[in-house]
Amino acid sequence: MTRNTNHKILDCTIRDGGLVNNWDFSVKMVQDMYAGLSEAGVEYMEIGYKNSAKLLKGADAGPWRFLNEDFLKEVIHTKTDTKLSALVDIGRVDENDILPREQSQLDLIRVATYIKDVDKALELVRKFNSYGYETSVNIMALSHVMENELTEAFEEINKSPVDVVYIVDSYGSMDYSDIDYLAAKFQRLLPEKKLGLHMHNNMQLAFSNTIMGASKGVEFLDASVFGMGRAAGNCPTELLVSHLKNPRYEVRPVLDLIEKHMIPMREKVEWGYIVPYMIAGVLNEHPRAAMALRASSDKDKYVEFYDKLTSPEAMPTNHHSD
Ligand SMILES: C[C@H](O)CC(=O)C(=O)O
Repeated sequence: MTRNTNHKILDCTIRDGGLVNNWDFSVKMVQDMYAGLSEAGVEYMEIGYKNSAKLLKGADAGPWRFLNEDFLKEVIHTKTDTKLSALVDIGRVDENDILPREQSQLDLIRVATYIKDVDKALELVRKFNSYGYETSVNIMALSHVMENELTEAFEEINKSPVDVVYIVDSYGSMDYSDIDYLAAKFQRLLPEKKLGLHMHNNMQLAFSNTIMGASKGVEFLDASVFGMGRAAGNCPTELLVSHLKNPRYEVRPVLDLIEKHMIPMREKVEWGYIVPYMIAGVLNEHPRAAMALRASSDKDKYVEFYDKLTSPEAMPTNHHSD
């Protein structure tokens, strides 16, 4: 049981779940999500990506991938206590698309970055901060990052106005001891910054890792309803809301969202703990090969997949948050 009432849950179902269904969520579903998460007491809802369609040539996806302020105002007529966030990728966001915060429905802009691009992420952070937004840098694929790279990045982060720095387990390969170690390291070297955690469930550890971080004082906790997110998905919001024992949280509205929207969605698209994602997590690999396997007729050929991934062939590196 974790009784720290400073925790903030950030539900990223629409953003990370969009990586599963190409952001094909109806307006009604997103409105229900906002109402349900608000009723549940969830502090932030990530309503999509604020990347630019112009910079992602040929990308064909639902509107939650390229959030537009006019559209957002039509979807969310009245804001509640639940703040709205959007994620941007370096090189995919057009800074001219970002309005000053007082003209926007968004409260928080999160910048996804690999360690080598932290300086570019912080440039964006400075701009968004000057527009009045809360900001975060989400350092992806941390399980591949060297200690010295992290230490150098922290020097820059400390000089920046960023509010929250995220530990991101993009490959779902971390366990409680990694979280224990990283939370302590981030707290020691980033004393002025709030911390966040974004976990993937490849090894069925997303919830346990998240509550480990919570018990260490990590404030921002990412989760998604029914765990919907890329590949193995994320820490389930319903578990976190139930576990944190904050009187502000109420699980019933989240159960309602699951019943109404996530069960039918799970009939159409796949996410969650599945052996190929487990294999990718155990091997500390990006899940793209496992995702391709699940989309093929060989989807359950686990041994062949394992043999392929453990052969000396190199895997290409992805430089964006998908
Ligand atoms: C920045 C986000 O937290 C990106 C993400 O979902 C990832 O797993 O990486």
